[in-house]
Amino acid sequence: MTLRNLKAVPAEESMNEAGAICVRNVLKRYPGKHAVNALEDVSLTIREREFVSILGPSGCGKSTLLRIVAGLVPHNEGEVLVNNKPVKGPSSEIGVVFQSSNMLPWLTVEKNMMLGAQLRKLPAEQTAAKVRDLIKMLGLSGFEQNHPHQLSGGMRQRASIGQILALDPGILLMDEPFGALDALTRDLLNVELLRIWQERMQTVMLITHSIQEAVFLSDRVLVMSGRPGRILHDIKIDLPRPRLPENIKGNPRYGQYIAEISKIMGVY
Ligand SMILES: Nc1ncnc2c1ncn2[C@@H]1O[C@H](COP(=O)(O)OP(=O)(O)OP(=O)(O)O)[C@@H](O)[C@H]1O
Repeated sequence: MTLRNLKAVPAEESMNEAGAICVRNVLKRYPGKHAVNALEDVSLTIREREFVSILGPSGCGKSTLLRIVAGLVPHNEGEVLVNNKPVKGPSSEIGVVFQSSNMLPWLTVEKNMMLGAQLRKLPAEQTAAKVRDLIKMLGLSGFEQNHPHQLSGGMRQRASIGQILALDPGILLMDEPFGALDALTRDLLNVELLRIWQERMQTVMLITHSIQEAVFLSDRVLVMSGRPGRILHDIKIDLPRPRLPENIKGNPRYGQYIAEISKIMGVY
């Protein structure tokens, strides 16, 4: 296979079908003395159950884009649809995981994971059973009664993901969820994230700075330009699933995708 076969296609080509997330011609301007256009003419579609990562230089508007899709930040022009409905604010269909943990320090892991469902007045017994399963699935058994400061960074991030998964969102938006972790923990959590995704098959939009992480995890990788951010490349990652480090990292295509994306982004 040559690099030309890697199917880096212009972003607009993926726009012809409905998706779980549809962003069309979005412009975002932050007003004020130092007004900036963070995003200009951004369009993308993420299909149901697809895992899509977004890469781009620092300050190109990746977090802004994620917050717009999450309904946390308004956009100025264009259209943002989630499950074919315009985004008007945060929604229970979407879960958001940020780089730093969302957990309340005075609550235990278990109580933190129950909290969102309690606030939404979901049935307590059902939530408790779900949280028990998630604790097991996320390797947190034995730490249910610990407080966040009694966990390692990786465990805190796993528990934060658990908090969101306890609400069963169909769409998961993740903004550098493993950015603050060491490389080894990050690799382990990538494998766990894939396992969870393969079991639950949510639609995922992941913002990351790591080309390796994006290629390992994703069905597609979108590459943004510098600010004002636009989607410049839409690269289909044609690697077999289920993906495990031992059957992916030695695959020559994995290395080729990384080389191709590094070249596009001007990092070698
Ligand atoms: N609340 C805000 N008010 C004003 N400007 C903002 C605000 N948030 C972001 N910006 C600006 O918008 C641009 C895009 O920021 P954003 O955080 O979305 O980029 P990013 O690609 O996520 O950056 P990084 O990779 O460094 O985290 C930057 O120039 C930033 O300074």
